Amino acid sequence: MTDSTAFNDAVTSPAQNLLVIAPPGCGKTELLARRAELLIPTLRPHQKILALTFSNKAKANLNSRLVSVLGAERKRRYITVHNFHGHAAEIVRSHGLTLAVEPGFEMPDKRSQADAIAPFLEGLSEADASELSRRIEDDLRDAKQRPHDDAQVLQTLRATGISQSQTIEEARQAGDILFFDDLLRHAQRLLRVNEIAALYRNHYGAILVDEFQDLSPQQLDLALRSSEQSRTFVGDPLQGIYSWTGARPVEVERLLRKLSGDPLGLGVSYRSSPRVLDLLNTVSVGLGGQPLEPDDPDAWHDGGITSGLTFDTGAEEAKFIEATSARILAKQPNATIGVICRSGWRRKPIDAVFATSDVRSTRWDLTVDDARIIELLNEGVTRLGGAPTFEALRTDVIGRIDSADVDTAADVIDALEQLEGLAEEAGSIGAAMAQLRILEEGEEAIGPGVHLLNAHTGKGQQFDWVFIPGFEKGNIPSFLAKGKAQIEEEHRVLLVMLSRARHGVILTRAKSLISKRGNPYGTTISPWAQEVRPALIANSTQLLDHIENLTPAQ
Ligand SMILES: Nc1ncnc2c1ncn2[C@@H]1O[C@H](COP(=O)(O)OP(=O)(O)OP(=O)(O)O)[C@@H](O)[C@H]1O
Repeated sequence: MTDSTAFNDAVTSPAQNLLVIAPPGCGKTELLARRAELLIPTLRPHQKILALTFSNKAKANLNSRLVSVLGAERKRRYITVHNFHGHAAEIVRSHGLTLAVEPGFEMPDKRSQADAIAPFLEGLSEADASELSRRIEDDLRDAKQRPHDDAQVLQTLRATGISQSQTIEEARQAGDILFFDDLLRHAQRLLRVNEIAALYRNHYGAILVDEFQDLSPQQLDLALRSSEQSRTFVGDPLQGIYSWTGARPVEVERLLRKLSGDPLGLGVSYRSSPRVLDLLNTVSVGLGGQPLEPDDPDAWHDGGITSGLTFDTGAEEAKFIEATSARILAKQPNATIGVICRSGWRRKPIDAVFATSDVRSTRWDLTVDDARIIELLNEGVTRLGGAPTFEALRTDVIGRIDSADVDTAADVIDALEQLEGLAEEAGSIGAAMAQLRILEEGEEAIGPGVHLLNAHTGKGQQFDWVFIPGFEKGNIPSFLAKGKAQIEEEHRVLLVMLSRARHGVILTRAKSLISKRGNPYGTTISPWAQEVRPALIANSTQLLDHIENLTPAQ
């Protein structure tokens, strides 16, 4: 069977519960969009399809695929795309009163819980603060992974948590505040009320779930209870890199296999060139995966390219990435280039070079790509006299959003968070607002030019070229990873970064970096250097020759 047959079989499968497991670039997200098209005629009047993703970036990616397959009008009419927190928030807003949760609750953001933890970290060393913070987060998450009410959560914390976790939870309950995990827990409880579950099951005639390996069993439960006519789950356990947020890929896969039977597989990459796949295969086979074949090996100049380069300093590495990006863009003005770093701290010298460069670049941590959200923020700033505090801006803008529109509220909160970081660097909210990039209607989420991002945000995305700087021990794998399971997850992070590339991948490292205190220190190459070395084919001269010979369409 050719793989296009496998792909079409998966798209058209009549299974009520369909599980598709496939490596990167084999068309899993595409499959969801095409399956949506086939499912629309099966919907009863007024039914919609619920498409669930894990993160906001993944939501934007699936949204744009759905628009390209269905057109904007049909997409809007028939599909609701939510991330899990958005979906949970909608359920809690609409039905929370059943459980005595007031519908006017303030939408939690990533900071709500962190702010409650912060006072307990004061005066501790960085290492102790990070360990305590992690312990509290684990306690709170573990106590809220089930459909428990507030009293049961406290009971669990008293039995298993440290005293700080109990105090934080007691204060949260007394103050009627919700954290992210409370949304999921309450939504789960609400969907256990038959009448409420029936409303969702009637409303959603099908459910599509991307990246199932990122789900916790709780999120899976929410998905399953939200729709039952037709359910499609796609994912890749080898791309499971979110265990620190509660994802349980092995358990979720086991539950899905029980529900759906054997999964369908796809084995051809529609994304990457032969050279990129050779490199990817060395890593994925090491992780227990199947080697991938390219769909059209002859479509790529020289079959694509891979390179591994070492620089004396982080500054030289950053300059090289900038200069090489400029050369690529001179040859191929429409090329998309991802500079994907394992961690934010390692990207600093690179961000600094691009901040003053003529090469068009976008920092994803600063990108609010929804014109509507930027407009809401701009209106808020104007209303508040041009120089508001963040708290005032937040209260003003969120207060004006329809309380049922949880996605907009979530997007605004994300945007404000980015704006705050940016304002610290830019000097004021006004200066920060000026740097936010507005995507025009119809503009691709990933436009031509350089994109500066971290590994986890790159999940599910793709670029013509990918640079992976910082191929050093302590960064790849991260120095925070301890023990076998965490190191294995870091190995999967490397696979995710490499597999974002279409045409070429360039791994780089610096022999010396500058510490926070401003002192140079030596680095050691990543322990996975031996594994990837045979598949890194070009030195810097060969790489530059390859770029020189590119034509605009390649
Ligand atoms: N059947 C197909 N025919 C042609 N191109 C396809 C097909 N399926 C997917 N593609 C293209 O291949 C690329 C990768 O597809 P997609 O992002 O859906 O893969 P994926 O399996 O979801 O990858 P990842 O696991 O990395 O998120 C996209 O550019 C997509 O448009």
